[in-house]
Amino acid sequence: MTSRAASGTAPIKAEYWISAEPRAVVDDDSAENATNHVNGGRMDDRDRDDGRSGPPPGKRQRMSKEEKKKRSGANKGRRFGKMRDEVELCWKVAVGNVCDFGDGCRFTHNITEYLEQKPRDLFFPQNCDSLSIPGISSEEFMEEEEPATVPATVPGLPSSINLSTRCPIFEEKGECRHGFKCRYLGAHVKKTGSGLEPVKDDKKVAERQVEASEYPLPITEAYLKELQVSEGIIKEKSSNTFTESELVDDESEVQKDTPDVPMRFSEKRRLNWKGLTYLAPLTTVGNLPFRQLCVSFGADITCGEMGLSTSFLQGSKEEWSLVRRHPSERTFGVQLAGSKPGMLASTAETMAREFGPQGVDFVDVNCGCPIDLVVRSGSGSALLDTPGKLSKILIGMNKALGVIPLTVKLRTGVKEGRNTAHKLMPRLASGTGIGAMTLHGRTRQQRYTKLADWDYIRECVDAVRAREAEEDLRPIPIFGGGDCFSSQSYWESVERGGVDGVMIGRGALIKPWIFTEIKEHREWDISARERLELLRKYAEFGLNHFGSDTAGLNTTRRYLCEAMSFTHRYIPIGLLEVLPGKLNDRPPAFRGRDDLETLLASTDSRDWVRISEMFLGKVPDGWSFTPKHKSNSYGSEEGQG
Ligand SMILES: Cc1cc2nc3c(=O)[nH]c(=O)nc-3n(C[C@H](O)[C@H](O)[C@H](O)COP(=O)(O)O)c2cc1C
Repeated sequence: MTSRAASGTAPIKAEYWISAEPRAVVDDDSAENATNHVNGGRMDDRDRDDGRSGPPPGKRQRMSKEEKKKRSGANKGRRFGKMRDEVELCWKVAVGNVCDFGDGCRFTHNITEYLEQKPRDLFFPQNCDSLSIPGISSEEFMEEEEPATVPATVPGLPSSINLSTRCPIFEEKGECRHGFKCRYLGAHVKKTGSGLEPVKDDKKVAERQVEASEYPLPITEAYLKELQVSEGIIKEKSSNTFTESELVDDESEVQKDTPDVPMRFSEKRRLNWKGLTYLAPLTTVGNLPFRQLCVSFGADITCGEMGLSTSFLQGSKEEWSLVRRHPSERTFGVQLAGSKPGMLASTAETMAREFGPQGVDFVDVNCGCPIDLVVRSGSGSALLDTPGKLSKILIGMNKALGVIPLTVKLRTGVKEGRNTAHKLMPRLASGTGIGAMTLHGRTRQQRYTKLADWDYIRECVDAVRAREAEEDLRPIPIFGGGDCFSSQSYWESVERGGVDGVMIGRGALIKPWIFTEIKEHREWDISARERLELLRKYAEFGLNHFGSDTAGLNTTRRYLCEAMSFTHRYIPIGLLEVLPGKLNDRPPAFRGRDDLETLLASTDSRDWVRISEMFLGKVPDGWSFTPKHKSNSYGSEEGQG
């Protein structure tokens, strides 16, 4: 089977139509290509100027006409400014410590002055029961009201403090890392004779911190030497760090996979993934709060967003923050992109030491990323065309990881009509010691508007199984991926692809409860209230992760809006003539069964911001959200209809 055009018109019952005109096709390719992390750090590749994945500064390549055209569905130049308090309180003082800079500190140490100008504490709802639903974008938005249960100002306390609020961070961790800067301060402060004192719940306090630092890398060093010997490039090396040129792999493809080094992968932990559900790695949107949400709906395996090995080795805080795991993530992996065996092995070794054997369940190598800048550097889907180099990378990383299993995520090939995975996958299964493989059933060139090729996935699985049988290898889990959007399509794909499971990407972004559907073998006609509760939970998880101070709150709001740029695409199955819904079916403009259902389906990004206000308070002046897809921007044709 070759890929077919995917989109039809969603069969919505006529009574729910507003107009017969189908909505515009949403450009998921541009969503995948936009790698920005919305908190100002990792911006869209086109916006960033740190050269993280592109050519070195000064050598930035111009975008071709074709590339420019490809990106036309995305909003270019999205920039996310940071939100700060008007008067900034010193971080040390905010959490009750002494600041070493004393009077020389550029932030205020005067807590009373800070609290007097601080906006009043926000109220985070425990559930959605008491929330009033804002009208959709055309109506006047109602003034924010605090629930009736919230008492007014307490005499003797600054008016910014609301003692009856709750702080999601304090509730989970027993202390709030933002101290006086928290926008839910009333939940963890008490009045004493002399003023105010932060409160801690000692029982709950637990520290988790990941710090990037330099390590000796003996395994990588030995492996690189072996590689050099095998290729006749013997270099003497005395220090335990590598120079750039030593880490750079010979760009020409060497057909011999590896030097003759003894491999002992038998002591690796084996991955027993049969019957487990797997949430795909998803740049930007697959952040920790989103994964936590999916786990709450039954996702078993989760993987962090793709990180670049070069950035990990440079100790980039942004990159290391990508590999944070929530305690509820039972089987958690991190995904790496890179093109040089030395770099990737070094990163793997650093991670193995940083996390320890139990800290991470697997490390995945990205061999599918289609982003031009990534591919041009030889990483992502470029590795599909350099199997010798890929094998070296995998063997080096596998050694460096010790007992931690290594997995690979691939596409079917690079060029449309030229699938190569049926040759590559058996080769990797036999010679590299990898613990699992995932195959997204599209080529790099293929757009999301065409369906994934599940028959070809089957061909690849059969080829791997045949090789395993021939060489008496223990079978490894193979997952397929592409277009899964319901329990029915999940189980059909498992059958058709002969896979151990299906990795879920956009299906989870649009309907995170898909994991429950899969496990319970049913299609869930989820109510609008239940969907609102899901967004409230996301906001709560977001505050916990990004922070409950002004900056963290706004980052949470951005990611929540980013999440709604997917969740609004869900068409309630109760409105459909034919079940189940399909991922790429375009609905005509429709109304829901109640106002909330209509609001949650709004394509207007202003409505997503309004929904965020239900949980995170009013948007501050100057705050704006620019969605990735032009079609969802304020004033767009689709946004209006
Ligand atoms: C917004 C977005 C971000 C993605 N980010 C990554 C990523 O960081 N790493 C990766 O291997 N694949 C990434 N992918 C690809 C998905 O993991 C998955 O393979 C693909 O979406 C196909 O599955 P689906 O049809 O279920 O969405 C991304 C896809 C999307 C839509």
